[in-house]
Amino acid sequence: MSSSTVSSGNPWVPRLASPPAPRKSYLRAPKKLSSGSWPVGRRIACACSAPPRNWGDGRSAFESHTSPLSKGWEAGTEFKEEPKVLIECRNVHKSFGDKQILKGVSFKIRHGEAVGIIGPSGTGKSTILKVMAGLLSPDKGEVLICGRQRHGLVSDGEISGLRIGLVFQSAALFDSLSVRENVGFLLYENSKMSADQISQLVTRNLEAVGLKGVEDRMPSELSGGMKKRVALARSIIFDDTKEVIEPEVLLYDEPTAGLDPIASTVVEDLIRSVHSMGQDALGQTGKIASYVVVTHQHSTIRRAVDRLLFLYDGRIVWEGKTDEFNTSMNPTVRQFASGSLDGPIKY
Ligand SMILES: Nc1ncnc2c1ncn2[C@@H]1O[C@H](COP(=O)(O)OP(=O)(O)OP(=O)(O)O)[C@@H](O)[C@H]1O
Repeated sequence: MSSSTVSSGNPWVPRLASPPAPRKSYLRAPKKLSSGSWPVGRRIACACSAPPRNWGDGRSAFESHTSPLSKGWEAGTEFKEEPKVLIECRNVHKSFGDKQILKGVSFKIRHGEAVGIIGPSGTGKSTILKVMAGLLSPDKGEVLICGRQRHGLVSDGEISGLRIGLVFQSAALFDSLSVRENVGFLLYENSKMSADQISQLVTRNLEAVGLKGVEDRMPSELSGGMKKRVALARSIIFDDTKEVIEPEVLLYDEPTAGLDPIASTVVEDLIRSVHSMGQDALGQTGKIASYVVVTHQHSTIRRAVDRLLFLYDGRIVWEGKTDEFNTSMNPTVRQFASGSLDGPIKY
């Protein structure tokens, strides 16, 4: 992603080109970002009250395939109240130069959902995550945060009420900062919490992702799987001394890429455990309201998500429950699931 696409007015917003030098003496200035990316996208706000609407032609193709949640809403049996729509993309278009990547993408992420976005390489999965996070603005179409349209990038206007975190494909830790400093970075920079309070919170969040006693290690002393867990701990940390804590949606870009099968399972289970439907390693209910995972890994699809959006040729071409994926008769899905060279997907 081009660093120029991200502005830096809001302290919660990733500043990819030149991340902020830590101002406090206990933080050594990061020499460079290990991946060239700033870790976590942030803080969007809203009243979280707008009911979802039917949007005629803009309606997602997925709405005809129903997840357990949507079935409940439609039949009125499983849920009395429809879960709030936290993020909605309506007819989103995005081009890079003359390359049209997103050609009218529409979907909703509701409170409590665990959604996967899958599709062939280069089809725009990371791009749509960045659009949702407010790091890229759509050329056409709308992104609604809790029913309110976001204009431009997340930093351009403050909409309060929902935090959105983006966990990049690489862990994107600061090489020159310790694990404690990495995990607590945003709080050291942007909260009124004392260093001791932050340190305790860091320890708690590391324990929640199953990591104990690594606070003083440097990223270079961690395995790839541990780095991803540290990144996860960083993405779920927030100032819990505040009176009002907004719900958070986490967006994971290929969280298990490059991990061995067992390390993948650990990360997949962690993603579940920090969700509001799960329990973390400390036995506490997870704090993440909803999450979206971009992945190519079958195990991640099976273990970490309930509903899938299939992105191909700039559009959502299929939506369904995870267990419907392997039995779908949709030719694009069948080809993708089987890895066949024959079918509508051309390489
Ligand atoms: N900032 C950018 N400038 C120019 N082109 C870009 C930019 N970001 C993405 N692209 C292009 O947009 C296309 C979609 O990229 P994206 O990373 O969203 O795909 P993806 O589906 O996540 O791919 P993969 O599964 O391989 O990670 C690619 O052709 C990529 O080169």
